[in-house]
Amino acid sequence: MTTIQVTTAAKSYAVTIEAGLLARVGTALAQVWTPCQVAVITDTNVGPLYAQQVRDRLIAAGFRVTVLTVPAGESSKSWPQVMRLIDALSAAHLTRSDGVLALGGGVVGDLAGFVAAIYLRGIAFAQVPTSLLAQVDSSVGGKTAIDLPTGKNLVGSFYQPDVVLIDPHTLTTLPPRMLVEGYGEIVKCAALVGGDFWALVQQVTQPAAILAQAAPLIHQSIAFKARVVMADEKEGGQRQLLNFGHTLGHAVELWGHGRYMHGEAVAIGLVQVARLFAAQGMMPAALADQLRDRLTAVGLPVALPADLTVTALLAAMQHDKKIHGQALTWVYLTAIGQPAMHAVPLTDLATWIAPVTGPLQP
Ligand SMILES: NC(=O)c1ccc[n+]([C@@H]2O[C@H](COP(=O)([O-])OP(=O)(O)OC[C@H]3O[C@@H](n4cnc5c(N)ncnc54)[C@H](O)[C@@H]3O)[C@@H](O)[C@H]2O)c1
Ligand SMILES: O=C(O)C(=O)C[C@@H](O)[C@H](O)[C@H](O)COP(=O)(O)O
Ligand SMILES: [Zn+2]
Repeated sequence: MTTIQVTTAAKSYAVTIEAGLLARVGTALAQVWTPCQVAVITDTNVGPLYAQQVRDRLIAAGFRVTVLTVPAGESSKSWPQVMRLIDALSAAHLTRSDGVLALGGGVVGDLAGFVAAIYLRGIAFAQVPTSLLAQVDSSVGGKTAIDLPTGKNLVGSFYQPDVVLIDPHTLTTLPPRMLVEGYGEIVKCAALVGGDFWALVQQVTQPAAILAQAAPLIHQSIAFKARVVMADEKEGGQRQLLNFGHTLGHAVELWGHGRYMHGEAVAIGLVQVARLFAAQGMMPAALADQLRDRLTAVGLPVALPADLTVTALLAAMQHDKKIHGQALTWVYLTAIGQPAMHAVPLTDLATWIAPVTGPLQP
């Protein structure tokens, strides 16, 4: 069992990583919440696997429980699901003494966190992430959001959880594609950090190694993310580094309408941004190859889809939250473990990305 403490201006909370933790989720939650009503928000894949166990353990620890289920998938990060959940919380008479527990992947965590943030102007929130991506990234740091047709995560809040309970055993039921996509965010973190973390991902030469190394990979990723979030909770500066690979990645994910999972789109974004900066002479070309090798070793995609057009890509980038004034800030590396940022005027964007979009249709 390991615990990482995250302290921000808003809150100080523990992230506990422990195999089998789900079996004592009730007593673990009772250490931070007094007995109350808990709305467990889950999805149609995770609910049938884990909701009953979580419900029983919470009831045994003195909580009253309502389970609310949303359809699995990115399309649930939407206004209709927010409204449905808010109505359900109200119908169940949740008060400001009660709480929301997210049981699922990043979709459930982002959605449930947003609902917890706005219901009654904010009620208690706990994260029990069950996908690799959620265990290494989305459950920590307080970004909650839903999507708009114009862009990913365009409506949301910074709303830190009271506790994050990570049970790596839940990864044993995760379909292989979902395990691999979560690894995209791990490579992002390891490339930003370098050192022992980068050495660890170099040992992952096939998908099976992700599960075998899950505990240290989760620990390294969360320890890094916690440091960044504690230094810059609201993304005024260095938190933008966590968006490495996301400018192109979010655009590809949005354009694909479900074709790519988040971590897959990030993998494409990481390699393509590296190629972009290498073409500008700002990043060694070998770094792009190193990222490509780490990602393709587990079968992640790294190429821009051939049917993506330059016009569509540019359109999908227009709502990136790293646009300040008339410029878009890109994250890149000068070496493994040496991240940097570079602002490009929006008027120059089409020319700027031409080195990687050249083969695409206009
Ligand atoms: N808030 C943040 O800081 C942050 C960080 C990274 C990503 N995100 C967001 O997270 C989302 C992606 O999260 P994700 O990749 O976890 O997707 P997801 O939540 O859709 O989960 C992936 C799939 O795995 C299933 N699943 C989850 N856990 C399972 C388990 N233990 N066993 C069987 N099936 C399981 C889900 O039902 C789903 O079908 C995106 O919306 C992305 O924007 C947010
Ligand atoms: O926590 C962060 O900060 C991140 O940027 C982590 C990202 O991996 C994650 O995809 C996040 O949701 C992106 O946020 P956004 O602000 O670019 O929508
Ligand atoms: Zn991400």
